[in-house]
Amino acid sequence: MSVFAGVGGGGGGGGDAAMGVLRVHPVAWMLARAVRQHHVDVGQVVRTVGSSYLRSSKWMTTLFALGLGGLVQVSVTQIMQRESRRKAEYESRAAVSAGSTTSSSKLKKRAPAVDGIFLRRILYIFKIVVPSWHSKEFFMLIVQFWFLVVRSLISLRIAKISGDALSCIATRSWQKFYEVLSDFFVSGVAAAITNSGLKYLSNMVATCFRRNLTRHVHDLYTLDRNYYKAAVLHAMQGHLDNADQRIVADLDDFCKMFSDLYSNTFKPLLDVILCTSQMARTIGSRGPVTLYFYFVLCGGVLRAISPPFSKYIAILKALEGDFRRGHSRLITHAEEVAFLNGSAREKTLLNTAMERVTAFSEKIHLLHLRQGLFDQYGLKYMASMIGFPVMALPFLMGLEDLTPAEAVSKYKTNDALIQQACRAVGDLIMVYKKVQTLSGYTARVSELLEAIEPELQSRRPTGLIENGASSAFENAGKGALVERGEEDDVFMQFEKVTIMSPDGRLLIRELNLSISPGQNVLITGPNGAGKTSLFRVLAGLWQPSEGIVRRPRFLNPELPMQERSEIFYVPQKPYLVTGTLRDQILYPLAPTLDTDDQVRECLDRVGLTKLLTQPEGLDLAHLDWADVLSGGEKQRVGLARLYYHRPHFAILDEATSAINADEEGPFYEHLRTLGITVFSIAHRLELRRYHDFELTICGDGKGTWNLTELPLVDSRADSPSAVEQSSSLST
Ligand SMILES: Nc1ncnc2c1ncn2[C@@H]1O[C@H](COP(=O)(O)OP(=O)(O)OP(=O)(O)O)[C@@H](O)[C@H]1O
Repeated sequence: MSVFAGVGGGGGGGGDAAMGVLRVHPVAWMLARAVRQHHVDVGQVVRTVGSSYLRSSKWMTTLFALGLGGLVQVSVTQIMQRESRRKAEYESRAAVSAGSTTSSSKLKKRAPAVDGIFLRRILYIFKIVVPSWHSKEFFMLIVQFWFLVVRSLISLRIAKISGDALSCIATRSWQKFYEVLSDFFVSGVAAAITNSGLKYLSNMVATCFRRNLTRHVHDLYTLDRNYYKAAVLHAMQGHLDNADQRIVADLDDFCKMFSDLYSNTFKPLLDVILCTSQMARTIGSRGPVTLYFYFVLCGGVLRAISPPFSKYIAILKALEGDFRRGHSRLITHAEEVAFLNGSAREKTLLNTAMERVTAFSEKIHLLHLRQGLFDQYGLKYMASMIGFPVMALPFLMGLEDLTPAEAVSKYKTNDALIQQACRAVGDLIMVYKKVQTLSGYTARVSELLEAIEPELQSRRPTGLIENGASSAFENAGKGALVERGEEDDVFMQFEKVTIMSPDGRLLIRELNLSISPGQNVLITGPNGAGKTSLFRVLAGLWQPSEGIVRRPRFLNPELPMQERSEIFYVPQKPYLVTGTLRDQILYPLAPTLDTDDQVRECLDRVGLTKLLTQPEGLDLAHLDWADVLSGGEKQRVGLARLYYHRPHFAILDEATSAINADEEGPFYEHLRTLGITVFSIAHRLELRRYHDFELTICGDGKGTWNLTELPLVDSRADSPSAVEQSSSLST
């Protein structure tokens, strides 16, 4: 049926795989439009024609016709709804063109499939979720396997009891009747225990897998600030979108599917083997083999016509990630949105993201419907039709030595066995569908691992990136970042350092700068010139394109306090962690009560003693401190944190921009008293008086910069004295 058309995705229309859902086959579209224009109720037409045509037929056939009419009605309604969705999609495209949502819509990614890459990825993940053969997880898998065997044996037993029941009726034996009754009772208890045990084990395996996998991801995600690289750089380059969705939801889905697949593969496999061997004893093996040959043939055909569900699952998960991110953004920026009265716009954006998810889900449901028709007919009803002669012929043509009661009993037992075997083979063939779904989840999880695990980055499937500039950035890092040794004279040094933005723009070219303790440097320049980018390079978040950066040791919370901090970063909007007031000052160190006096002193120094007036004191806690502190107060918390950590070197990125100008002086003076050398970005030129050098980044697209020595404190309010170095001089 043409309503299923347009499933390709990826090609045309901006390479938007997710858009594929909104493309409808032209013939279907014309039909739908004609139907709508003439107000024809297609469902009614089919129902009327069907019921009058089938008036004399049996009630089941009539019901079938009515159901078909309903289905056609649903499909046509869906085509209608697509027009309005398409409009909404166009609207949202404008909104997301800034790159805020679906990276899947911007980038052409290799579609996940059940292939070699899938196998390699699943093996890799298996080693993470089952760390060793003596692990708890391995033990659980073994116990689960044992339960599966028991369940198959119970099924065989129940098939035999069904035959015995028929035999006891045929022979009118009361003794057999009681035996069958007690057999049913015992088998029922065993089946109930086994089934519940299996369910429990399956859930436990999924949960343990999730714990192992999530821990592994957390280890890597937080290692070497990978969360930044993954979220900012890889997301931009299309390697990774919505890391939160992948870690919180996709990992869980993957583990559930993985565990489910394990039990759903072994159980039918065992059933087939056991049922076939039992049947062979009575009716020989030719019949079952013929039936299985049919299943293999049917499975091949079904596989060939099956839509690429793995790809669709991956797209659906990406869309769900975008939807979730829309809500997270609204929570994070609730106040700004409320001030701007942006509710209507936000609603449109959220509804659009939701529409994408639901429209795509509908498409998948329709594809499942189509596939289900073939699966059901081929694997269930057609198989039963073939199964009947397979079962009946041996009884019709031979087995004369059996009494009628024995023949009936054996027929019944074998009938139950063959039905179970057919169901099992059908389930095995349907496993392919689940494997396809698992492949979609595996792709989501593996992309996350490949983005954060260096060992896997080389294994990332090629052909993922369309954005040449981004990949150029990734490969452009020919420069080096070196940690200063104890014996080095130079405190911090940039040697012919060139910095490019991730989208390939030249920000700073061949910067030469050496800074010694006590020499404060002010960085100025227009917006977007690359001032913060210089710090990103210094912190190791970005790699320099060329040159060498020598820097002091960055904060390492693992080290003892006196060795820990040589360099500390204070941004314009300090990050506030969930927890107590004490936690804000100690961050990123773990909370301790030992230094409370020091913490109070730091708060006092930045004028935040008012926060201590609450009875809880330093234990005062808020879920989100960002919601309860003003902009200036947040900056004061950042400065108090700096005073507490007392590094040798501080990077202040407009760290005092929201604080009164007359209070900035004492802050800077206190930093000098503490022996903290400052490297600051500021737009307020009055701050020159607290610095020894001014580095101006021109932001002219050629990477030009100037370094100026500033006059002594008394005269520093005036303009700079002389240009000492510049990029033009240095080249
Ligand atoms: N993650 C990123 N991906 C792509 N481009 C980025 C990224 N981060 C920064 N840029 C770009 O790099 C350029 C320099 O940014 P940077 O933050 O260093 O500017 P800045 O000089 O600190 O500006 P401002 O004074 O406005 O804070 C900008 O044009 C910005 O758009």
